Amino acid sequence: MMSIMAPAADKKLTGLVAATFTPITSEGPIFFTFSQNSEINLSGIGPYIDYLKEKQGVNKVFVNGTTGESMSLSVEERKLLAEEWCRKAKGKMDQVIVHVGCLSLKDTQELAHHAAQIEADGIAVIAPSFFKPSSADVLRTFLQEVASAAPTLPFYYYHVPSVTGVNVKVRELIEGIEKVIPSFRGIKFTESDLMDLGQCISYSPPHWSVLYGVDEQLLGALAMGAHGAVGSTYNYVGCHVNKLISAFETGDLVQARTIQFKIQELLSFAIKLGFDVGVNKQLMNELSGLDLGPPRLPVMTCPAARALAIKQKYDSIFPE
Ligand SMILES: CC(=O)N[C@@H]([C@@H](O)[C@H](O)[C@H](O)CO)[C@@H](O)CC(=O)C(=O)O
Repeated sequence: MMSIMAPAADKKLTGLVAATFTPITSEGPIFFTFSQNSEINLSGIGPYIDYLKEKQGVNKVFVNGTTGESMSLSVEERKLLAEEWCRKAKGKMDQVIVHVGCLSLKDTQELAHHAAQIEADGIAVIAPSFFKPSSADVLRTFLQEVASAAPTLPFYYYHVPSVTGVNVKVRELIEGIEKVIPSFRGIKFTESDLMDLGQCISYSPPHWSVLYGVDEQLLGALAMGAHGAVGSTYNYVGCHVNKLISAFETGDLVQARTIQFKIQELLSFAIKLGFDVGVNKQLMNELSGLDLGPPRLPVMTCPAARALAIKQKYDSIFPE
């Protein structure tokens, strides 16, 4: 374990952030489309960081999120993973944000406290989704309780209603939030509601970050003023999306749209074939050459032919 409770660097989170997959062992019998033996594989993290940096130009990671199958991992596994990401990222990645949301407030607080101990650069929290908060006020109080377990860490609300079923408007949630969560630093906004996104951005003080999480329409969010993006596809299209962001920043909208349209073409092809975390993970294995293993049940392993078909589409859209 690393040194305890050093104050975290409070650096504004901007640009491209990869929502990482969790390396899982692929040994053991694999029957049909699911693995019987599913253990986290910490040795996969070092090479993964080198790949993101060198091949994708991505220097920020969001670990143990949706893509990382956090809700299918035990609290102990999540601690081991967060610790290894922070350890291996030192000197290589600019920021490691650890998602700590769980169904239980106690588990969430434990992971938040742990993230502070291992010197993560920030924490993010989704809304609990079995017993759901009944209003923005209740959700704010839940987040406040979590933040109090790691008061020195930059805190981000992770809005992903397609997964949690919690449809609270984020603009309503963040009203006066810094008074109760002084460490509040922004939102990871994974929803297509550009009106709510825009209202969040116009309300945000300069030291907050609003990061967009629907990769297929990032350009719309950048036009609305998003400060960056967190997404699964930045694991393998990060190098192209970095160019999209640069083109947007220099006012070259034609180039920015060209790249966004290519990503839309890839994702609409993948979505037609069935695109979930299992397919996404296998596509990442194919495109990166890393062995991140299969997903964990209940997510099913992707049939090899499906990932290969998406990879071929990728190769035709983004020829070397
Ligand atoms: C619902 C969902 O998983 N959305 C993805 C997107 O990157 C998504 O895979 C992409 O836009 C393709 O639809 C991310 O926002 C998730 C994410 O950042 C995370 O893994 O925590």
